[in-house]
Amino acid sequence: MGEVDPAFIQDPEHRPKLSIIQAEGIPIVDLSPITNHEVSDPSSIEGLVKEIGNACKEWGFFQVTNHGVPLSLRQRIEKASRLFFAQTPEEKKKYSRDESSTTGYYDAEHTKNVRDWKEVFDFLAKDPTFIPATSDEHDDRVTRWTNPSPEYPPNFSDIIKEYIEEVEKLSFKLLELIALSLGLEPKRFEDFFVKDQTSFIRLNHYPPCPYPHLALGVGRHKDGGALTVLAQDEVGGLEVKRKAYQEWVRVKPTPDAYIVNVGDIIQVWSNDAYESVEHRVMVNSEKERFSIPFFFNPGHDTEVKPLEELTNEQNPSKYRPYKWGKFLVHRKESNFKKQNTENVQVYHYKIV
Ligand SMILES: O=C(O)CCC(=O)C(=O)O
Ligand SMILES: [Fe+2]
Repeated sequence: MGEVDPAFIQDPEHRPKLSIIQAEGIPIVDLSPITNHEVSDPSSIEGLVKEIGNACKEWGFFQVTNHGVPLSLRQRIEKASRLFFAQTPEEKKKYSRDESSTTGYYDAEHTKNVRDWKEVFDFLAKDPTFIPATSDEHDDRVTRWTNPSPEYPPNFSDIIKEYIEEVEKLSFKLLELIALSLGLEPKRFEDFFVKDQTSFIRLNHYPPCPYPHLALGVGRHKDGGALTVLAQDEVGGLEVKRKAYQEWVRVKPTPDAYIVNVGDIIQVWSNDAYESVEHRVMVNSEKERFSIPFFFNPGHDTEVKPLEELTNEQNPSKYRPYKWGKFLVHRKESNFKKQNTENVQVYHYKIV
């Protein structure tokens, strides 16, 4: 990725500023009240639920500590990720993602039709994962996505699976807290995920970039799924569009914390009470960076629409229902190549 390729160059209005505003303000939520036990009595965690609700409303982003994911496991997956990406391009490309199998290695992802300065390795939480064969609404065929199994580094797949198990547990807990913060039953969202969830983990590697003022590691975007639970290393580079001022602020790395953000699906379920917030990743001319997002996504046939409990005559539904699987397949198609149009966004389903 050393060549100055115009595919990476952002339009001037989307180029990063090299002077950084640190987001000291991103809430840090201590999850110790719920770590290692079930939430049986919601009144005992009222304070925590309020904190989560405020963070979702004001930022759409927060960090969590005392989250229950063992640090040793995180260190193992981070090490495995470094070893995997340190291989030659030929080795990595043996496990390449393509249009029929969207898991595995890929180094040419586009966001908003500009190429990202990164390479990724995607791995499904459930193998196989069922998914619509095409994004065509009238096509009912379903296909299966499966995971690759690289031989190097040793035990790569097992480490990833073990990590997913833990981060998935955390994601279910976060969903309960978010449900409670919206005045819903804690398990209100669970059924969407227990059958056929389409969650996946992504290992991101952002190599040093000789023109960090022109390119981005990931261009501005909103996460399309329900919730993202992200581990970033100590280098930093993630920037969040601060809702109140519409300016980009850097999320300062906090050791052993996870960054959580509300995705488009929670925005729709909550009928805009919580919004999915735009974010992007800056690259660095000296340091490489690694991050590991877990995209927590419901089953492909989930019909996404504002929840009945959160809509009424005064607050009518703001979205037409859409099928999550079709949305996901549409997004994946646009990741592969530069297109002339914008890819699918939830506002396309907005009732105006
Ligand atoms: O690397 C990061 O910090 C964030 C990556 C991200 O936003 C994404 O992959 O959707
Ligand atoms: Fe993202």
